[in-house]
Amino acid sequence: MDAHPAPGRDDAGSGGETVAAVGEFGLIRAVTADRAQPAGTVLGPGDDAAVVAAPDGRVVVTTDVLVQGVHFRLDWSTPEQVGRKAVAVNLSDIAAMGAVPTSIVVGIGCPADTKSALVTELVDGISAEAARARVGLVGGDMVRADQLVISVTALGDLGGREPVTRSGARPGDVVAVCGRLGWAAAGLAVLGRGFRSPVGVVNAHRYPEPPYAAGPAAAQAGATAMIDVSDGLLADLGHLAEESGVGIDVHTERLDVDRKLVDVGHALGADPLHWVLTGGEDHALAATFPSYTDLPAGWLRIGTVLMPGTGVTVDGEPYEHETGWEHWR
Ligand SMILES: Nc1ncnc2c1ncn2[C@@H]1O[C@H](COP(=O)(O)OP(=O)(O)O)[C@@H](O)[C@H]1O
Ligand SMILES: Cc1ncc(C[n+]2csc(CCOP(=O)(O)OP(=O)(O)O)c2C)c(N)n1
Ligand SMILES: [Mg+2]
Ligand SMILES: [Mg+2]
Ligand SMILES: [Mg+2]
Repeated sequence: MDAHPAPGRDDAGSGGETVAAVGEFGLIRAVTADRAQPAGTVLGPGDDAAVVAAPDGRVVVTTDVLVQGVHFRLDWSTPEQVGRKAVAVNLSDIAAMGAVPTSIVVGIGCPADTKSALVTELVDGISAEAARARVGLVGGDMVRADQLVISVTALGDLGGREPVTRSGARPGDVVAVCGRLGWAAAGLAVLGRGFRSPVGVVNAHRYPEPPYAAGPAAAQAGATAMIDVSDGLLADLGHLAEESGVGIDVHTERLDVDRKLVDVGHALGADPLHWVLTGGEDHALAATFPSYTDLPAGWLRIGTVLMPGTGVTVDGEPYEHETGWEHWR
């Protein structure tokens, strides 16, 4: 593991115009110019509010806030990567309801001496992830703040299906996941020790690549409950178990502990299985299905739904460590 120079910068002080020099409305013009809107956008950025189509008659809506120093560091991630992450974490919540994301609005707060290029790069990342998911960036807000803050609100479409909530798991269901687990936590551990590689896990911290399409696919296949893994598998299954009034047992022999995580764990003296069980921010989807279900492509069975009162266990035993991220702890 080499201590390569950071790709991100902490460059509030060097080169280029500041947001204060460009001005609030100049900056808004700069980030909204020439951005194509996908079908379904009736009125995009530039008025007091946007107007979007709601073909289903119901709209799924979610919001997540990212704060500099809490969710990202600008010496660890580029502004473009932070923008990408801010969108991905929200689209993941839409997917976890079984819905398809349709549009986002984006609030940005930053200090007066922030380079305007940092904000335009941030919005480039936001736009790139939105475009990848065919989601419209239909509006937002720009304000002064003591540190960089990005608040994204995402809208989604259920396509006529019922939402898949956290509360529908039933004893006897299987627990399955789709997507990576433990990678972002491994990347965070690497960065926290002052290293910049292996880039696979470090990039997993910088921006998740959630399996958006797996959410609607799980809904279609009859998922009884679903959640995205933002805080940690055990913590988030804990939310699902509590809302459903059930217990859950996770079978560790079914979890994919990638070779890369094993190598990084070995190098750092850390347990890779702990990252898989409790690391958040990869935004895998976790869902429960009736036991007779043929799981959709990419979903792997990792556990079983039990009777109420058993909590979330790992191979039948309580987990004796932290189960995931919790703010203010
Ligand atoms: N400030 C708030 N006001 C109202 N509801 C909130 C607030 N913060 C969180 N919630 C709700 O609590 C639930 C759990 O929040 P959170 O853990 O942030 O969800 P997620 O991990 O899926 O992003 C969500 O339904 C969210 O909308
Ligand atoms: C600089 C830095 N330190 C620590 C973390 C680890 N971290 C911050 S927030 C978080 C959990 C997810 O964030 P949250 O705001 O709880 O998202 P939500 O669950 O609401 O979707 C984790 C693992 C990080 N991403 N960056
Ligand atoms: Mg949230
Ligand atoms: Mg969530
Ligand atoms: Mg959380």
